Amino acid sequence: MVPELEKATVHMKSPEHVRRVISALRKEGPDKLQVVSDFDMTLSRFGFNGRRCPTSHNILDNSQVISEEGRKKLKDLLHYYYPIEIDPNRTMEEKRPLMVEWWTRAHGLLLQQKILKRDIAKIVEESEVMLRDGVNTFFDQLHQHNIPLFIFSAGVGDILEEVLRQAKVFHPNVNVMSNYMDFDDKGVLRQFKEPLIHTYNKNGSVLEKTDHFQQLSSRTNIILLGDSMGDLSMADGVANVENILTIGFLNDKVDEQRGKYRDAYDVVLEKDETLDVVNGILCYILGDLN
Ligand SMILES: Nc1nc2c(ncn2[C@@H]2O[C@H](COP(=O)(O)O)[C@@H](O)[C@H]2O)c(=O)[nH]1
Ligand SMILES: [Mg+2]
Repeated sequence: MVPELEKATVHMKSPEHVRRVISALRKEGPDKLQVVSDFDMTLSRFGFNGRRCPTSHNILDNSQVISEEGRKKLKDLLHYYYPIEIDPNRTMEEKRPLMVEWWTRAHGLLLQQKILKRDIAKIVEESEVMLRDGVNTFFDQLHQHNIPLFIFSAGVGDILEEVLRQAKVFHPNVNVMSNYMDFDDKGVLRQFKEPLIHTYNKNGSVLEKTDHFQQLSSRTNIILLGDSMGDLSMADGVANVENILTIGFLNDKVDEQRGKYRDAYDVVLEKDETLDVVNGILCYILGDLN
C-alpha cells in the first residue's frame, strides 16, 4: 500500500487501523481532505549533524536584532521552560500555566528589543532554519490538488510565514494561525496579537477566534501532523470528522515518550528528519490523480 510505512523510523500501535483510514482517505478523495499541521519541529527539522535546528522563536532569539543581554535572558527562559514542556512526567494541565508564563515572559523580552518589521526577511535569511527533506513535494502536492493546509503554530507567525515565503511554498491553499507581531506606524514591534498560542492550548479555546474550519465544513477527512502531545487537539475545530490520521514526529526523549506517543498518534516517526512517510501516504491517497 504505502512502501514508506516500512521505514525503520515508523511505529504504529495498530497498522490495521492506519491501513483502514488511509484506504478511506483514498476512496473519498481530495475534495473531502484537509491537512492540519504544527510547524516547529514538525515541518522544520529538529536537528542536523548533531545540532538542534532553530524554532521560529530561536530564529529571533539568535538574530542580530536581539541585544546580548536580551539573548541571554531568552536563552535562560528556554533552558528553564523547555524541559518542562517536554517533561513526560507532568500532565498538560500542570504545564499549561507554566507555558503561558514562558510565552508571556519571552514576548515581553522581545518587545524590549524594538524589532523592525522591515528586518524580518533578513533575520530569516541569516538564520539556520531548516525545513524537513521533502517539504516541497508536501506543499506542492497539496497545492496541486487544492487541499487546504492549516498550519497551527505556537511559534512566531511573522517568522514562520517568511520561512515559507523564502522556501517558495507559501501557496494560496496554506493558512496560518500563530502568534503574530503587531507593529506601530513606524514599523516597530509594540505587542503580540491575541490570542496567545502556546504548545498546550492549540484547541477549541483559541480556534473560536477563527472561522477557518467553518469554511471547510465539507472536508471531514483530516491528516494531522505534530511533534507535541499538545498538537493532537489542533483539529478540534473541525465539525463531524469522519476519518482522521494522526502522524507524530517523536524527536526528543524518544525512549521515555515512545509509549505515550504510540498510544496517542496513529503513526509515530522516531527521529525521522524527512517528510517521506507523509509524502508516501499523500501519494497513495492521491495516487491515480497525480
Ligand atoms: N527558543 C525558544 N523556543 C520557544 C520559545 N517559546 C516557545 N518555543 C518553542 O516553540 C515551539 C512552539 O512552536 P510550534 O510551531 O511547534 O507550535 C515549542 O515547542 C517551544 O519549544 C521561546 O521563547 N524561545
Ligand atoms: Mg512543534
